[in-house]
Amino acid sequence: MQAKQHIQLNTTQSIQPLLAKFGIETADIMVESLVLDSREVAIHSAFIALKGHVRDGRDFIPQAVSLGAKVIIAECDTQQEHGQTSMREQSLIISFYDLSAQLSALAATFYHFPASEMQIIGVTGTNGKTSTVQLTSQLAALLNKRAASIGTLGSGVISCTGECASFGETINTTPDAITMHKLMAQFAQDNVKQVALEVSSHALVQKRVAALKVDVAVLTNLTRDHLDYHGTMQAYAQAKREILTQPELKFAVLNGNEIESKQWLAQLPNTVTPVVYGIDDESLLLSDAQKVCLAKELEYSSQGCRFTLVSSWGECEIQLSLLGRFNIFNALAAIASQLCLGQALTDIADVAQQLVPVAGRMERFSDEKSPTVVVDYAHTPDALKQALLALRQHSEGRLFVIFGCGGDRDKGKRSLMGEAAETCADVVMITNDNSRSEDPNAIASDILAGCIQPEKIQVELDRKCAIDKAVADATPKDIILVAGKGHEDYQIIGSETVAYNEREYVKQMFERNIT
Ligand SMILES: CC(=O)N[C@H]1[C@@H](OP(=O)(O)OP(=O)(O)OC[C@H]2O[C@@H](n3ccc(=O)[nH]c3=O)[C@H](O)[C@@H]2O)O[C@H](CO)[C@@H](O)[C@@H]1O[C@H](C)C(=O)N[C@@H](C)C(=O)N[C@H](CCC(=O)O)C(=O)O
Repeated sequence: MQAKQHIQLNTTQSIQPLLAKFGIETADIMVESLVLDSREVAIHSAFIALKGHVRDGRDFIPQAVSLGAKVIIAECDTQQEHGQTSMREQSLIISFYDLSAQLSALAATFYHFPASEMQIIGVTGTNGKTSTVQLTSQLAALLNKRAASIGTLGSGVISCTGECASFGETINTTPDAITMHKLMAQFAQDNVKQVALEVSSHALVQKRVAALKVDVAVLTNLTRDHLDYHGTMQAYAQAKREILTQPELKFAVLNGNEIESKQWLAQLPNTVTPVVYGIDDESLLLSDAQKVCLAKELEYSSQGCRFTLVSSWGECEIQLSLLGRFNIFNALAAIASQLCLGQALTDIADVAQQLVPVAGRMERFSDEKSPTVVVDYAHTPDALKQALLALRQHSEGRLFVIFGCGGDRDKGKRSLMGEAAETCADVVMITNDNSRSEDPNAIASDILAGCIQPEKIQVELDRKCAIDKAVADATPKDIILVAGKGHEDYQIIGSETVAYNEREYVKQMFERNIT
């Protein structure tokens, strides 16, 4: 991520016309901002007091008053109270019914509907949201469209190489309704033409994006998650489907290999065009009525993959430098979204090979005369197994894995990771991964306990030495997965946090051409 950009917005305005749109008559008072947290109140802000999940924002009205808020817009419990006003010291308190649900519309109005001139793609699903959003924005940038993204990695303008010129970190994957429209206003002022954003199920339930104009809704997949919040899988699935009610939605880009897409098709408003994407060798939910974006004749190599894209916009060859079947799905969703928004298929085919993954997630480093090295964040037994299974498809030679397990953390996973590595890779090297207060040799022994033939497993506790050794032993046809660190730039040994950037180390190794 690059340095943060500061775009000042001139938002000073009277609350009179703003609240008139919601049926409330008030005095003509100028405010500069809408503020959700009483601790951030300044004299020219309007404090928005909402009933929350944990606390009641109305309990903080006295604090907002003491900080000099000119206006306080407070959620009320009955329709009858809507629009009632009272004064507390210098603060005008205005009751607003159903404020939580209406906040997105209030913020959109306050910021003058900044999303209206931009193309907006909302990506939801259990896994793959971050990568799909990144690939979508990167693809737009490669097609010379100024693009931005909002999600787990923060928010900002995305370059052709996936770098993000940050507009700031966000607390949530999907920001609150006010932050969302403020970001949109900053993007619009910065001449951004397209925004891809992650839309979480929490955000949909809490109506954080209720009034946001979304042109394309993407579903990646649906598996069990967040049941603490939603209660049941049905409620979780239905929360995701709420994105279909976004105002002005035009396209729903659906994973054809995902059974949940069927429910989306059943609930699709007739103004929304379904587009099914997927890999053609699995069952797809296709009918003549839908637009499609399908990968056929898929071939994997250590450099990525190639396939014939058969789509309702035409047919062409696509080369991707991305690894893993899941990344093909993510890229297909990004391509389908761009096709929906009018990009030419031939232009997409010309630039698709330049797409790069999110930093430290199946990130590939290679040259012609060296083995391919892949840096990935996988640090659980299942993630390690999935990463190795994905890479096996790309490997023309042997598959190496270098990994470790954290100290002072779940000891149960150590033997399971040993088992996964031994089962799925040809050459296994155990190394150090945040040993903390534990002896790294003892952690390695715990990992080895899960292996059937521990004598065949190498232990090299210095991560850089382990990578050097694997690169020296491997041939250009081999793939080396270095798992656990991903984008992190430190290693915790004892009580010390030592600088260690695995991506940089591997990148420089290739730049030095020492292999
Ligand atoms: C449970 C939940 O989702 N909470 C979200 C909700 O907060 P809330 O309304 O419950 O806040 P609260 O603490 O009860 O406070 C109520 C009100 O009092 C205000 N307040 C509070 C304290 C104070 O001193 N002064 C004050 O004014 C608060 O600003 C708030 O407006 O609304 C806030 C604004 O939109 C969110 O930031 C907050 O997300 C919390 C931090 C959170 O952890 N959410 C998670 C569960 C979440 O949403 N995760 C998804 C990602 C899921 C995924 O895909 O992995 C996400 O989109 O991030």
